Amino acid sequence: MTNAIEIAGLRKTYAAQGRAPAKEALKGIDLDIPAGGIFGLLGPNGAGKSTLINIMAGLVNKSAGKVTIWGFDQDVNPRQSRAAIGVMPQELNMDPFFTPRASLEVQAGLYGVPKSERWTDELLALVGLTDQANAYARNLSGGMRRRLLLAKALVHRPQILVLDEPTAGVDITLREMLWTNVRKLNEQGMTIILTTHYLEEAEQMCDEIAIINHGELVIRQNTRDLLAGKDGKTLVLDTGGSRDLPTLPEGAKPEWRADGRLAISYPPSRIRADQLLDALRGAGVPILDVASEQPDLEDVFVEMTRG
Ligand SMILES: Nc1ncnc2c1ncn2[C@@H]1O[C@H](COP(=O)(O)OP(=O)(O)OP(=O)(O)O)[C@@H](O)[C@H]1O
Repeated sequence: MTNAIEIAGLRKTYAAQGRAPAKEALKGIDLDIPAGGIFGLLGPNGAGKSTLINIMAGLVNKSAGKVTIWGFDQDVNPRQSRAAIGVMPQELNMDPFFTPRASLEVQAGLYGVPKSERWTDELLALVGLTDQANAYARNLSGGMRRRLLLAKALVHRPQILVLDEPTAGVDITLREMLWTNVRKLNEQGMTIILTTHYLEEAEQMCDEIAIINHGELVIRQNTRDLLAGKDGKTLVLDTGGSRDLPTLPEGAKPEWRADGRLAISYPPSRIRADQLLDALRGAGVPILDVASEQPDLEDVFVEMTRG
């Protein structure tokens, strides 16, 4: 299996409702997601990420296009394609009278997992809910509910795990625990697809990233190449209060930051850092401290989703 998911010409238009006009949420998406990696799906609010995920998971009907999950065409083999994917949703609503153990058993039943193949205890241990296995869901903290949602997504041992904003509003401990679990599952061979608003997190976690905006795919690239493709770096200098600048090599853009430091952005393909430092030193500008800043995913994201 080379691609976990293949999407071609995918369109979704939500029908008009009352006074709300019809909404074209996906405008022809072509996207292949390779098996075995951690793939990040990013985009501003309303870009269409949840729609895309929900179509993959078989929860929302597409308007046009072809979606293949783990080699199964959704329209031809809906059951198999649904069985290959597990989704940890954003919303936390769950039945307050179910215990985590019961929730997992019910979910396994829904997926037709035979009793002998269930791994309820292992799942509870995996997400750290062994001690709460028999507590009512209404007594679980927000963090525990989220962990239960992750376990629920895994009852049928899907090949693909989709996480929709898994760390939105969760504390640092839970976030680290979630990522440890996700990495472990990925190392065991599970393909991971996630959406997140935390770009730093996406940068650290994802091998590949796709950005969608207004229902269209704007870029999809290996994370490293995505960042390396940005020809911009910044030197940040403490000039000890001196504000007289010499002429800098063409292409360099100096700017004074609020903290009084001088930030010079420049294209490293054309200008070397030592040329900038030589120009400053040659003009007698004191350099008390110097730091270098690389472009990050946030820069790429802002550029790709502008307008
Ligand atoms: N059930 C629905 N009926 C009508 N319009 C919808 C429905 N669901 C989503 N939309 C609209 O489709 C567009 C894409 O929404 P979607 O939830 O997929 O975006 P998103 O990228 O997941 O955003 P967010 O990050 O806010 O979750 C939005 O304009 C949204 O208002």
